[in-house]
Amino acid sequence: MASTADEAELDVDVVVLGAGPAGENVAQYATEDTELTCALVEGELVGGECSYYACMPSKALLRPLEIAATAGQLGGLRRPEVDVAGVLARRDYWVSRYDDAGQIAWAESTGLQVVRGHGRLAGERLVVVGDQRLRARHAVVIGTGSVPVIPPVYAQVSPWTSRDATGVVEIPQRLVVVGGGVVACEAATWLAGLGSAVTMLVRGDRLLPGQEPFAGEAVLAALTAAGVTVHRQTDVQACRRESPRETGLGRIHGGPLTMQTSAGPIVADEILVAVGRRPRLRDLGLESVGLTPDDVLAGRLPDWLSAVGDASGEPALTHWGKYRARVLGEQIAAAALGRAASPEVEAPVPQVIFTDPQVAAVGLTQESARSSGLDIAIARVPYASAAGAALLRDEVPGTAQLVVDRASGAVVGATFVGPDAGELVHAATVAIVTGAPVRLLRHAVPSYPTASELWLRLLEDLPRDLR
Ligand SMILES: Cc1cc2nc3c(=O)[nH]c(=O)nc-3n(C[C@H](O)[C@H](O)[C@H](O)COP(=O)(O)OP(=O)(O)OC[C@H]3O[C@@H](n4cnc5c(N)ncnc54)[C@H](O)[C@@H]3O)c2cc1C
Ligand SMILES: NC(=O)c1ccc[n+]([C@@H]2O[C@H](COP(=O)([O-])OP(=O)(O)OC[C@H]3O[C@@H](n4cnc5c(N)ncnc54)[C@H](O)[C@@H]3O)[C@@H](O)[C@H]2O)c1
Repeated sequence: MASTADEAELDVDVVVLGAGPAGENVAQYATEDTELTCALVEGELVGGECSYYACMPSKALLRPLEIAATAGQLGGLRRPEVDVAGVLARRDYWVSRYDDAGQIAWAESTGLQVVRGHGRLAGERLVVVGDQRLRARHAVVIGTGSVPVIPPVYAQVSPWTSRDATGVVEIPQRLVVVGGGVVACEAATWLAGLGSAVTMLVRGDRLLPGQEPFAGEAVLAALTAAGVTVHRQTDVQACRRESPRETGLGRIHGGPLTMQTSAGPIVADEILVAVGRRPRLRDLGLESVGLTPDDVLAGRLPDWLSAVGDASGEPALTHWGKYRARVLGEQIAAAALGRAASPEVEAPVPQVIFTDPQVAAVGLTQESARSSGLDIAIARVPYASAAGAALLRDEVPGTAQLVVDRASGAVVGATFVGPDAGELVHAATVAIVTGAPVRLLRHAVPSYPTASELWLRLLEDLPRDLR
């Protein structure tokens, strides 16, 4: 029977620092179906950033707005009115009103010992949490997540971070969003949908720079059509605010802001800084075992210590952190019990960006495939070229693309931009992991009329010698 552990000295097999999705999964996979014990240390809420401040609230906010936009583009329906209070209430439901009782119950049901408080290494296999000392017989795992980067120009204005954007309570009339990445594009989508006049200040010349250029172009066109002003190649030289103050999550943090930018002066009621995140590795006691944050990111760790999830510097995505945590958990259990661990597989990283249109991608982009030396063929078709995809809305923007390695004839990358694109990408992930040549994929018949028929159009678009 598990407990919320409060003994001054606790000996367990595994100690996991951070109970986000990665920490939870490593703890579960290191112990399930064994007698091994694990202490899961959490300084805030069990469930981590993802459950309360990131994935869950952002997708809870975006979904009603996406449905409203879809309804507005289907003959026979009128665009529904957005009930802002109702949308925020839906978000509150999905974050369990910032109460982790449900996650604690899950941890207890799987036999984990939850320790509340900030954990620090204090020596080999030793973690301290306040006055408590936790000794790990086998392994310590760092699953402490990441924190937003705030450049110095915004340090004194108490800007919103993604936590405020997902936890929004007061809708800013005029909102500036700094950044052109995933958080910036998703947050601009939901805050414009909730009524803010949004201005995006983007340093580079395109949105979503890690994706295929056509993805950023489609999202730029959609945000602009939704009334968002996007200034590209724009730097902020100065940012001032009247009486900045901490007013609480999702509330406006002081008086109006004035910004000097390369696109001219801008005045706003709130500013969201979304320019990336860094692994949370400070204040972890790494120095007590002769290590630095760089050692963690380079994987220069003793055999009893590992990092997983955002803290490891790997792609900062919940599903990726959970996958790596399942692999690591099994390895920890195998080492502790003297069993052989399953061999590792080189898996591709999928991602869905919940803008409207959605962007869903896995594996290599054209550019990354070429720079890794592959000889590739590209198939690219309009998203509306399959009847099932065209039926989703009256106007269906977007593009579908496969990147195929000519040598093996297998898919190495895929990008889908369009309504419900997130539901198409897993087929591409399966194709990449199995390495099935596109010649064989011809026999995977998609149902008519579904958006999956885009696979037919894509295969037909490949050179004949490949299909
Ligand atoms: C706005 C936003 C939206 C996102 N949407 C998506 C999405 O749709 N899909 C997706 O795949 N990814 C999404 N992400 C990324 C996703 O949130 C992260 O990749 C994921 O949360 C990482 O999980 P983790 O377990 O590594 O870390 P976290 O979820 O950050 O959890 C780490 C936990 O460790 C705790 N902790 C830290 N230090 C200590 C310590 N010293 N002692 C004890 N506890 C500690 C923290 O309190 C936290 O609870 C989003 C991110 C943001 C910012
Ligand atoms: N749906 C999802 O999968 C999802 C949603 C949200 C966040 N996330 C993950 O969370 C992580 C963080 O997201 P993010 O959007 O903060 O980071 P990001 O790295 O995706 O984007 C940051 C952007 O800010 C720009 N930038 C960097 N420094 C800047 C500066 N000083 N001034 C102006 N612009 C600057 C970068 O060029 C980049 O375009 C990402 O890894 C992302 O994948 C995933």
